[in-house]
Amino acid sequence: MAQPLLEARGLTKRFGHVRALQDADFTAYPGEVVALIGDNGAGKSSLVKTLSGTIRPDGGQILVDGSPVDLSSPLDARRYGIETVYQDLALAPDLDAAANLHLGRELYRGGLLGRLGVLDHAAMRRSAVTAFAELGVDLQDVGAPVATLSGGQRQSVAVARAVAFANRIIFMDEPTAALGVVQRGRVLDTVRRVRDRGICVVLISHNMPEVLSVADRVEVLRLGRRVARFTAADTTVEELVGAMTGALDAEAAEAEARAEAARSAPAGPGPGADAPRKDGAQ
Ligand SMILES: Nc1ncnc2c1ncn2[C@@H]1O[C@H](COP(=O)(O)OP(=O)(O)OP(=O)(O)O)[C@@H](O)[C@H]1O
Repeated sequence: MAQPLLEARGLTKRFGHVRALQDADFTAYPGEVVALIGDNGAGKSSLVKTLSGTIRPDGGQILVDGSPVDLSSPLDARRYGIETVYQDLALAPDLDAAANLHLGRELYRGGLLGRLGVLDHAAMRRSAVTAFAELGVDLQDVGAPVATLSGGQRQSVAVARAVAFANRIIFMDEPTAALGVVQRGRVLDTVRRVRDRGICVVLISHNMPEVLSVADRVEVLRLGRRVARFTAADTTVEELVGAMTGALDAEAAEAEARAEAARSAPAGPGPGADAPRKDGAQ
């Protein structure tokens, strides 16, 4: 496989007595959708915040393109092409979609004598129209306040904002939470289009069918640690849930215990008599 774009190795993070991350690993490759799943409190948000420069880990390493990096702020993460779309979206409801797209990164017309120019609304609208068109986001009026848009459209604006500035990797924390079926489908289409542009999308989701429909790979966190990795095409909802809850481990441990009991059982009639013997004798 290609060189990982972003890697977490042995990350730890404590909040008081709570160990949110315990030796957590994570790997993301270019041009893939990788789902990060886990039960409530498994450490998904803590991992994402660590990898997007919002919180600092207590220990472990973060690598970009194989080299260790220090992400001490979201700005640092942005310098590496890492963007995050949070659950609460952080959009300004009274501003229009174009202004939201450029929030914090406004375009100005040149001022005189080196002074800061004035906001270039026309340029921001043009760039917004292009950005939305590229993602297939259907907005009739980029000049309407985002408060008047539907949930799915707002979500798409937030995604487009991240995509406009992320050139390498986007974390999306529950991007379809609280959306209707149609809107959900649109956001997932956007995720696929972003992936097809060569950008890695890290999708945090509790919705397993959705994970399997859009992700290429799945990484599973439990109790602050990565416990399993799957290729989406080769797994099932049951398997994912089993890894999240630990049931798979329990099953594997039980099978191992049964095999061990069979191996150590004395030969001859009895409960262990049917088990295949190591030496092949029947
Ligand atoms: N700022 C914080 N202060 C104290 N404890 C925290 C903080 N952030 C996270 N935790 C704790 O760390 C653990 C992991 O939380 P985290 O939010 O990372 O999990 P999660 O997998 O994102 O959960 P969910 O799916 O419920 O959002 C939890 O026990 C949580 O209570």
